[in-house]
Amino acid sequence: MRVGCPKEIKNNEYRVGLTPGSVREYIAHGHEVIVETNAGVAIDADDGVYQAAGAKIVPTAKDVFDQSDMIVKVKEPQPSEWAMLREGQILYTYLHLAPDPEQTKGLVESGCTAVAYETVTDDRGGLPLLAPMSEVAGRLSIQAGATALQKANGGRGVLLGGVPGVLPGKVTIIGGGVVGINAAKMAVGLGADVTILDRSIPRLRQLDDIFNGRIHTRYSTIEALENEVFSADVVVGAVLIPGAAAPKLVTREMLSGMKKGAVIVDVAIDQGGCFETSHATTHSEPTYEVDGIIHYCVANMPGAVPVTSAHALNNATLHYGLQLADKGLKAIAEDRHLRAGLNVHRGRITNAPVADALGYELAEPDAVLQVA
Ligand SMILES: NC(=O)C1=CN([C@@H]2O[C@H](COP(=O)(O)OP(=O)(O)OC[C@H]3O[C@@H](n4cnc5c(N)ncnc54)[C@H](O)[C@@H]3O)[C@@H](O)[C@H]2O)C=CC1
Ligand SMILES: CC(=O)C(=O)O
Ligand SMILES: [Mg+2]
Repeated sequence: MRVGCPKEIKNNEYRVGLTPGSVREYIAHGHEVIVETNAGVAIDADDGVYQAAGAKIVPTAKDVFDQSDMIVKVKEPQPSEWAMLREGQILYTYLHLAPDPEQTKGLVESGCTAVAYETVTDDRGGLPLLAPMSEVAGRLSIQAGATALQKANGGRGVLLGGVPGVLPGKVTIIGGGVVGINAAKMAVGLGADVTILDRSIPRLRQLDDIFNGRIHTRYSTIEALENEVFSADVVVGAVLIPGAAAPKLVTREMLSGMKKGAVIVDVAIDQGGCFETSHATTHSEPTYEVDGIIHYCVANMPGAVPVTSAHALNNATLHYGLQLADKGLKAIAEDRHLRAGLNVHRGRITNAPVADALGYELAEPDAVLQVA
């Protein structure tokens, strides 16, 4: 198969869909790899490094899209990219379609087959292609929150770790999954007072065991959420209902109960965000203020640390990427975890939460794939 990797074009997105190491693996499987010039410069991999790995370098994204049977990216296609996709072409990347009707329409109209990293599953009930970026974003969320909390940045002026004789700042994390636990590790490391809320009691038990008394856990009811949000200096939004738009757990009205200059870091913004007042921001303008509360809502947080995150992402995406390149649609038909990743196929929506959120009729993957 001809496998293509364009340069990412989302605001301050420096990751790349294929590292040179991944290129070598595709070449070893007998595939051709086409990479846009300078796609990997931000991870210290110039065109020469890609050529040495076996890739062909082309000057434009259009060349990549025109010449490839499968496109491997990082972020959801932008309008100029979905216009270049075509029927029969496989797109393998993050999509986050539920809160994004325009992109969804673009993909449906393109006729392409789109596999979303964030809905591929594993045997343990996890999301293996989302997890590494959730690890990165969770860890970054505390850096981002601590920075926004500084007075000169509009925040309350609290040092999360405190100092001897002065209490630490308080971090509330809503959702104790991969983002939540990684945020907690960083916040605990800084010396903050940390509380995690979740709806899963087994998950709360696990967190309690892991942190061994160093954090507080709380079952997420409206009352518990209000208490913990109102008393926080930094609130991290880290909930997920796979594929679906994030539930709006913190309303605008609730902001009035928060401390002025407190910070919200809505990591779940890529699924629409779990604060009513959130809207997606970019690394060039990451924060804005509503009712005295600083909002940080960057939808591609790991893009800021591409040297770490491009490799972590490729470690997770390579296995299924090779399956797709080796077997095409048959790979999706054969593997239920990859099938869970199928969101769009030849103009039909094949993921139930996306179909529900955007009012499309659901087409079951098994029914539409019809692989001989
Ligand atoms: N902004 C960015 O750059 C990035 C955003 N993300 C996003 O972060 C979000 C979280 O991802 P993960 O941690 O990997 O998901 P996860 O599935 O590991 O964890 C989500 C947690 O939320 C909990 N939850 C669900 N509903 C809840 C409720 N009503 N109250 C409290 N907890 C609730 C679940 O029980 C689960 O423990 C996702 O939307 C993901 O796409 C991930 C990476 C980068
Ligand atoms: C998960 C995601 O949206 C990201 O890594 O940018
Ligand atoms: Mg997005």
